[in-house]
Amino acid sequence: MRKPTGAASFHGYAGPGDETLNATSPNVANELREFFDVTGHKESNDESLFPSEIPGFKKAIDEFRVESVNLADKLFRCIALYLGLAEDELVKRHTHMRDRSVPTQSVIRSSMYSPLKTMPQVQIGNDGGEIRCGEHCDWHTISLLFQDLIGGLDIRTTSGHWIEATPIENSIILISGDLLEIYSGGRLPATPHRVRILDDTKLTNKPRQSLVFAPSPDGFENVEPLLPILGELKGKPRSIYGPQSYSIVNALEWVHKRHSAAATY
Ligand SMILES: O=C(O)CCC(=O)C(=O)O
Ligand SMILES: [Fe+2]
Repeated sequence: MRKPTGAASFHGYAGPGDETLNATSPNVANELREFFDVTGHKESNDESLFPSEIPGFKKAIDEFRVESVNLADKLFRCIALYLGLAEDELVKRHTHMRDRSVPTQSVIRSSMYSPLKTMPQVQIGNDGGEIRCGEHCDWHTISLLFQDLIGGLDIRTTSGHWIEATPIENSIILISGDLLEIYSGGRLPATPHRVRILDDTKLTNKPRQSLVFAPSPDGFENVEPLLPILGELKGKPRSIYGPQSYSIVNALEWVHKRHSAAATY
């Protein structure tokens, strides 16, 4: 089920080192996670494209999707109201969440970070050039991130400081992605995050798992600011990860471009 080289669809498995999200540090040798992406309505309905070694995986993902879509729907409404937009302004750009025949680059990503003791080549403490997941912004509209209690996730604040997103049981982290930053004209900047190798070997010698639901707009939607771009941002580079301006990007092309840039397979 490994992702095929140069895949047009990014559905499937990728192993440690197959994806490099860290755009800023060429010194990072390897990102140590493996993950399974569930993308596209055709792929995600085809049982043969799911790992047969894990019985019930597709069923669990399907159930997870229903709950996640309900939550994303509510969040999109809240965010739109917060921005002073009509309540359905974001929901109507993500109709595929309810109508699974509409193409999109939305993804469910299940990540597994193996215990470091099973990787003897890794130098714990981030000084070996390895990291669990490199610094990046998500390239979708929002991400709902479910992490276990192991820890290591850091978030970079707008003032540039890294803070730990210490796991809180039964909580979900809401991450603003590249496309929400554009939609909101810079009011909700995309949030850089990473997963570090912790110094505590008791924790890094346990597996860590996370699950992300990241809705992207309907396939052929052009994404543009729904509000005037914040004055101080006009004409400035938007972020080191995302597009270099707030100009219109096509949702499909955008996610594809970022995905292809990160994939080393
Ligand atoms: O594993 C995590 O907590 C973060 C995963 C992540 O950032 C991603 O998949 O985009
Ligand atoms: Fe992420």
